[in-house]
Amino acid sequence: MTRSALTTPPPDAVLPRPLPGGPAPGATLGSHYSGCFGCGEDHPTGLRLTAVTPDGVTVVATFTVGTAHQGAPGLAHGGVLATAMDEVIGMLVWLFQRPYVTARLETDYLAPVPVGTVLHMRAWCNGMSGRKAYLEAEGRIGSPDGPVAVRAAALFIEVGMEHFAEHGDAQAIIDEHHEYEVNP
Ligand SMILES: CCCCCCCCCCCCCC(=O)SCCNC(=O)CCNC(=O)[C@H](O)C(C)(C)COP(=O)(O)OP(=O)(O)OC[C@H]1O[C@@H](n2cnc3c(N)ncnc32)[C@H](O)[C@@H]1OP(=O)(O)O
Repeated sequence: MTRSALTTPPPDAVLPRPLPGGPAPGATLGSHYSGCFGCGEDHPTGLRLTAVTPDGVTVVATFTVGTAHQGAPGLAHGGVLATAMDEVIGMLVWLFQRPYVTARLETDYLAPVPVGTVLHMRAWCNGMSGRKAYLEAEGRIGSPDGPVAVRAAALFIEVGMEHFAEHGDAQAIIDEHHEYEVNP
């Protein structure tokens, strides 16, 4: 991955460990919001990604590229692929059990991704430092061992639920996840 200093963990970064009460190895990770373009089951045209953590520290998901996702004829749009990578990286938030948002997303496109491809994505954390999480993902064509078509590195920043209350609709998230409160 060609990544900038902004998505490279500093020397003091630490790797997260599975938290008590966190998703067990093999657990399916749900949608954080039913209306999310990336993972929401109620979104009419979204990607509807679902993910699994095989080991409690990484996340895997598949994305089948359809005709609605084209850029060039017959090929996936790079922005759609970046969205899928952002979403699978965002699924790591379930392992951290705290809300984070994407501050920076860097993407390498290594091979075209034809319509009909099943992209096998995997995301992991390279380190955490304060509110910053240094995250990475790869997308492979056809199988978990297939050729890498997309790589992404991201800086996610931890926010409080007030971030969503101030700028969006935190209540919509709380209504779906009763474990989170805006003013605990
Ligand atoms: C489990 C919970 C579920 C609940 C819901 C979960 C939802 C999950 C949704 C997932 C959906 C999928 C994902 C999505 O789609 S998330 C949606 C897309 N992302 C956003 O909308 C985020 C928009 N940005 C912001 O809101 C603010 O800028 C944030 C909150 C990120 C920081 O503003 P804040 O005022 O809070 O903090 P700060 O400005 O003091 O910065 C703090 C530190 O970070 C450094 N920095 C900041 N930006 C950058 C940057 N671009 N590159 C490099 N560094 C950056 C900064 O220099 C500073 O460093 P330092 O000086 O401390 O060293």
